[in-house]
Amino acid sequence: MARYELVKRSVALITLTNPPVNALSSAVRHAIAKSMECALSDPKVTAVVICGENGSFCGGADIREFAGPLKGPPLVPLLDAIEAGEKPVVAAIEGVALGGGFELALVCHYRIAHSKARLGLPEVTLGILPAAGGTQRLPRLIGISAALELITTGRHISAQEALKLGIVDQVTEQNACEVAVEFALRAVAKPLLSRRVSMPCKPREIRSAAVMGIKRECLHGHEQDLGMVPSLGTMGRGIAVCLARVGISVIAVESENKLLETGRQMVIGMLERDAKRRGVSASLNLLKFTISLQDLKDVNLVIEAVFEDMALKKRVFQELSKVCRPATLFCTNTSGLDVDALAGVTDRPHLVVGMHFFSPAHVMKLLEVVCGPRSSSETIATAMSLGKRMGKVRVAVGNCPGFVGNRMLKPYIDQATFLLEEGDFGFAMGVFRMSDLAGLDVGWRVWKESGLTGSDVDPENPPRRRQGRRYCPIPDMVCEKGRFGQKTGRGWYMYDKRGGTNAKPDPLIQILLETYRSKYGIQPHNISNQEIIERCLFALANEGFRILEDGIAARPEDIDVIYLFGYGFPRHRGGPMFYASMVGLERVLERLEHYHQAHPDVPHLKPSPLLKKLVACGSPPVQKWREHIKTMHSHL
Ligand SMILES: CCCCCC/C=C/CC(=O)SCCNC(=O)CCNC(=O)[C@H](O)C(C)(C)COP(=O)(O)OP(=O)(O)OC[C@H]1O[C@@H](n2cnc3c(N)ncnc32)[C@H](O)[C@@H]1OP(=O)(O)O
Repeated sequence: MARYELVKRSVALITLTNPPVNALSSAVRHAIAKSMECALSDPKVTAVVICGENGSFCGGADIREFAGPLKGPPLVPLLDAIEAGEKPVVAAIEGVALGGGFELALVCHYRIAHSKARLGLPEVTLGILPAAGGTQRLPRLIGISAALELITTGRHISAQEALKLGIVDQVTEQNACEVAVEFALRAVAKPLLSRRVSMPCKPREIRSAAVMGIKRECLHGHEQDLGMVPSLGTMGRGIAVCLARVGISVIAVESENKLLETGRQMVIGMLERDAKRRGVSASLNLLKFTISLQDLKDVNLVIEAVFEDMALKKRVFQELSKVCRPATLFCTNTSGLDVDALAGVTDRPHLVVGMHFFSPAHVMKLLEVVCGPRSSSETIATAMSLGKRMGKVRVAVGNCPGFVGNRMLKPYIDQATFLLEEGDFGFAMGVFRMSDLAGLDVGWRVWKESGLTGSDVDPENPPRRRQGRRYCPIPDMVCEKGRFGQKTGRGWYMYDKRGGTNAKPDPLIQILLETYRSKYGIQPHNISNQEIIERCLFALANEGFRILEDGIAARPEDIDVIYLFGYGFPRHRGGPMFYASMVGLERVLERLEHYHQAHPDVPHLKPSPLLKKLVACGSPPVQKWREHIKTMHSHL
């Protein structure tokens, strides 16, 4: 009822042999149990592959036994034991994996499917529900709504759909069993914890953390000697305070004694004020300040908060890989850089995750936890749990430039800038105040890096167009004058001093605009409040739809949480996605089509396919949108 053999000298191959579809008869269950015992106890065996004879994995319960009394070993403990085993088990799925057969595949640590295979839980069609763990494991693997749909319809899905949903790890045109054996050999050294679908991934307990920052001014120094330049900047200070006030020991890294003392005083001052406000004593004994990276050798976790520069961050991570214990988690506080590229320079890509704090980090509630493709479930769970302990509102997001919040900001700011170019300066200035607060140089640097502006770009050839689309150079012109926002006392507005918050309109900006418009022959016209709101907010929501399509956010509610807690979106509007649904998706679509027709060189105004699809499906409420999204990120 199951054949057991050793292949490639170290892989136990268990072949179910119960024609015609290798259903789980009592004899088959018995044979699987025996074979697994052999495989797990034999020191020669390093991995296991389970497959079915004659091109069929397993058709589920053996319907020929339905009439008689239940006999043989129960299935659930057998499946639990396979999943809990310490050797990787790979399911090689050819033909069908249905009902109990699918549940058998779900307890394997990896699943390889032949391109013609079909998978499903057809129990409802027999008037029963999956009862061997499928109702628990499948939602954990692919999310509740997708799992519910499969469980309640009993629908068979193709191997390709299973791959998209994250049920199988690989689809092959070749012999699935042979592919699975090779796969199993490669899986031998990999950790199994995150592959056990039923076991919720436990976050690690973090007792000690290090926070390291590097000031921009130290960039040049850093090129010679990393150990000499770390410096506790604004973000680093805020993060250190967040950690210490919830009882985590913190080592804050500085570059030199003078900076160390300044940073120390600032962090202690912040903690003391915070403790006074909360009527508790400040946990100063948890803090250690150092200029030596060697002091980080025993910490559980490092939060790197250096200047937003990929090359610099890479060097920091390379250095940390040498200093820290192999199990130490590495978190990067970045507002949009590629977390996976950073993971790639370390000796532990699965232990690297993004933690995007918002400034000031000890005040702002939002934390984007950025899941790289190689971040392990345990790493993500630890970052989420640490964020919770720090009192943050956490949202797990995918890895793409700008993640969710800042990626959506681009079309929003673009629209505001185009409106500035086209029309009257007197409209609501939320975007420009915010940019002044965040620092105009941040976006300027990103645009330079992406080749949109800079000394290599000819601004007149063609004017006001870059990379095939409309471009407004006014923000560059503001930056070129050294106006970086509040921190320089000048930006889109003028402030009474550097770092001041009292924004006043600046006649110089008005002159700059007038000169610019006359140079390019732009006739300013009045722009209605409605157009301003529609172009800015609908472009923002439109990018949100694209983010959902790309699987960068798991649900529209996550995008709304990010905008409410990180970007000051008005609470009573519920967030950009909820706002779009309140306005009415048909209306949003119709207005975006209208504006895109008027501005065909602005791709962000082109309605996203998901928005069109939702409208075509009758504009379902926000909580139903997920059902219309094909791509699901299995991590989120
Ligand atoms: C402690 C108790 C253990 C419980 C185990 C856990 C419980 C789980 C619950 C379930 O698994 S419920 C789901 C049970 N499985 C099914 O409902 C699948 C039903 N079968 C099909 O959908 C189709 O047969 C198929 C597998 C998709 C193949 O379709 P195809 O059109 O290619 O061929 P058929 O002519 O339909 O079938 C060929 C042949 O196979 C026999 N057969 C199919 N399924 C089973 C089965 N589960 N058990 C035994 N035999 C099965 C079918 O009767 C045909 O046989 P025949 O002799 O050629 O007529």
